[in-house]
Amino acid sequence: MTMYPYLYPPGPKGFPYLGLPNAKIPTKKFWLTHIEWGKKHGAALGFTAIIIITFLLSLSLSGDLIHFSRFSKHYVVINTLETARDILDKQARVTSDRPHTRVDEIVSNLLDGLSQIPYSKQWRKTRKLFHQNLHAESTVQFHPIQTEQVWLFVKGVVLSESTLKGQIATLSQNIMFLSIYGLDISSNEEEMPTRNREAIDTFENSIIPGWDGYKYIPFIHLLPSWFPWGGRLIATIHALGEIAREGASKPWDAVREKIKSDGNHASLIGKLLSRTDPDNDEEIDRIKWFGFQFMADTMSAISTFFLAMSLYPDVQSKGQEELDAVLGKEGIPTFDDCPSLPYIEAIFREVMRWHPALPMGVPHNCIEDIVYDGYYIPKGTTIYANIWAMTHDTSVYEDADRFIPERHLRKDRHFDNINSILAYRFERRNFRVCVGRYMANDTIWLAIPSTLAAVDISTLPNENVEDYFSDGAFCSPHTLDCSVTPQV
Ligand code: HEM
Repeated sequence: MTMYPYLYPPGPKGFPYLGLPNAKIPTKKFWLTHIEWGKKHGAALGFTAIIIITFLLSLSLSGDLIHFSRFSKHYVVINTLETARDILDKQARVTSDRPHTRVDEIVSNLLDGLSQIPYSKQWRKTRKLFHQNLHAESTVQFHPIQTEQVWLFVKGVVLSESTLKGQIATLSQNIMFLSIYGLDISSNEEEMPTRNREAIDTFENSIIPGWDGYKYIPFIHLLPSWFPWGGRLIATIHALGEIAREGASKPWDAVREKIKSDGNHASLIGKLLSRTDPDNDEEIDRIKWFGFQFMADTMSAISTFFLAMSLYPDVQSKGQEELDAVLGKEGIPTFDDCPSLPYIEAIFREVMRWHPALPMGVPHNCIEDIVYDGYYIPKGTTIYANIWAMTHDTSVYEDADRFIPERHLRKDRHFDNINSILAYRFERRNFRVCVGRYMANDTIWLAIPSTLAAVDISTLPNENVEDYFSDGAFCSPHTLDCSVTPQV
């Protein structure tokens, strides 16, 4: 019930009920548009209104929060870390749901993947399963696979005929497929990783703020595919459902087949299955969806590292000098070397800050009305944390658009723990923080010193840097035109 004299946070206004028209929804590098909207609308109220309203309601007009609506559905984007902590962490009990509609039920399988499950008992059980197997101590079990695969990648990167981007994709996917399913894929062009990527690509649009507004039109899920506009969108959702089903089923069937034939339960799924009652359908389904997650992000981060090294050759040299000094010319970096390589750690931290793989994260939904700083955020609003805005906040990061690892180095050589890496969405009480962060961290970190110890990456012009990157919800260099040569 809305009994407040409160206003929605500032933001672009649309038409009654329809809200912002489709054409006004930013779909390319939209995190930048939301920063612009913050500046524009944060100060857009008339001067007198500002004085009166600010005085009466103590509203913040700093552009921290942006609001807009589509088909009566409310969207809020948070542009600052402090506000994100206040709303998404301190009020996590009411802001940890995910958006879900009747349309999403068409792709019900996608809703079974942990990242999309509504905040519920089912989510808690699934999250527990993930946490038990992916927390810091548990992910050590994947070190031998990560070490071997990174080593194979570095050995092959100079000789392989595939593109650098393709090889990085194969590295990320192979680590996931081997660790989770015990399945070896020789190339990212194989059917299983291709299906998985297709599902992620199709899913990408649905996490653009406002893009999914059509889902809130009553009865739209009933439209036949031949119906103009809405029908086509619904048909796309049906197709996504199919792709998701295949993306999860193929490796699942293959791993069960493999276990049947060789009796080897060494993979994570194998271990989980051996501990589970085969008649417990709910638990088996949870395990099935375990593997179908987020390998795209690791690939983005490693690609970003290569691009950064080609744009900032001085950083590349400094990283190599540290490796030579600590490990010697022939040394092969291992996880144990991490504490002795602060500059490498600083490069890793800067990769994660400079171009976070998911610049606007994954949307949350609030399950109750919220009043924040005098603004009204109604129950059911979809809330986005603009991670990009936070990692490019110039009051914290000077020259935020430049790649400067030194900004993370302290005199005492101390680094804040992994929960300070905003790309995974901070954790104080954020129940939805990335559950795969320890595994992702290990893969990305090891790829950095292993590459720098073995090869030189050629330079690319350091101009119009954003043009190197894709525009969609997953931020990654779209091509990597640098060449890689063995060190002499
Ligand atoms: C560079 C690598 C990665 C980045 C930047 C990243 C980032 C994120 C972000 C921003 C979220 C949303 C957090 C929120 O809603 O507040 C998320 C959720 C999630 N991530 Fe990651 N991720 C990465 C790698 C991985 C990997 C390798 C896995 C799997 C092993 C994974 C599994 C998940 C899952 C399951 C969720 C959903 C958690 C939930 O809803 O409870 N992520 N990730």
